[in-house]
Amino acid sequence: MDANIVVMGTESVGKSALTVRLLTRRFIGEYGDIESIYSHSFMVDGRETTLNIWDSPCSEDLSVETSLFEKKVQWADGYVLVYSICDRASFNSVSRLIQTIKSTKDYLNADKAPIVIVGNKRDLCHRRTVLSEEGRLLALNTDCHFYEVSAAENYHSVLMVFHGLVDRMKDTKMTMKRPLGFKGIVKSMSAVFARRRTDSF
Ligand SMILES: Nc1nc2c(ncn2[C@@H]2O[C@H](COP(=O)(O)OP(=O)(O)OP(=O)(O)O)[C@@H](O)[C@H]2O)c(=O)[nH]1
Repeated sequence: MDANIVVMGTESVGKSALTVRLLTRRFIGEYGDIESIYSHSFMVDGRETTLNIWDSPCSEDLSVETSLFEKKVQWADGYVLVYSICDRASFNSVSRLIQTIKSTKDYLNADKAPIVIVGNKRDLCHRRTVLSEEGRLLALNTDCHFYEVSAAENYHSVLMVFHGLVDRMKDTKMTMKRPLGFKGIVKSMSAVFARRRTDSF
């Protein structure tokens, strides 16, 4: 199986930390904000599964990024939406993001794709501002899955997030429909960055 996963969430919630943890089993602390697509293969139930993971920096400014957002939605077979348990605004943002993804999917008439909500930074529970129950309730109300993890402390819980998503993608019988190839995505990303550079003059 080959599947595309987009990781989204506001700034500094740990999107790169989660992705890098999955890919390398390590937590390196600082990650920069480079937009990247990674490929990662592993065995699930005796079958090789390749995940293409798009780690994208915060992009709530949909007025500027609408077309890139739509491309992500078309490309994705599944979503990992991350917030920090110490940052309520990031949780609210995930809630809005779910609605935006769902309405964009409807508008584009795209196939259903599972969403996993991840409350990260569980190790910082003394600074917690979002209760586990709130995450669980949001997932229940929006037909998503929910996990709380610490990318800093634990590889296994991060692995469970991505395994859970793969299981759900199998359940919804996602096919390998892919309107944009890898090259198309890289091209569209370059177009956005080129436009940003031009805008700054
Ligand atoms: N304590 C703790 N810190 C974490 C955890 N995950 C990430 N961090 C820290 O949070 C900060 C942001 O992590 P990133 O992975 O860069 O976050 P991001 O969401 O990719 O950030 P942007 O790319 O800027 O949107 C870094 O200083 C990480 O070390 C975690 O589970 N626990």
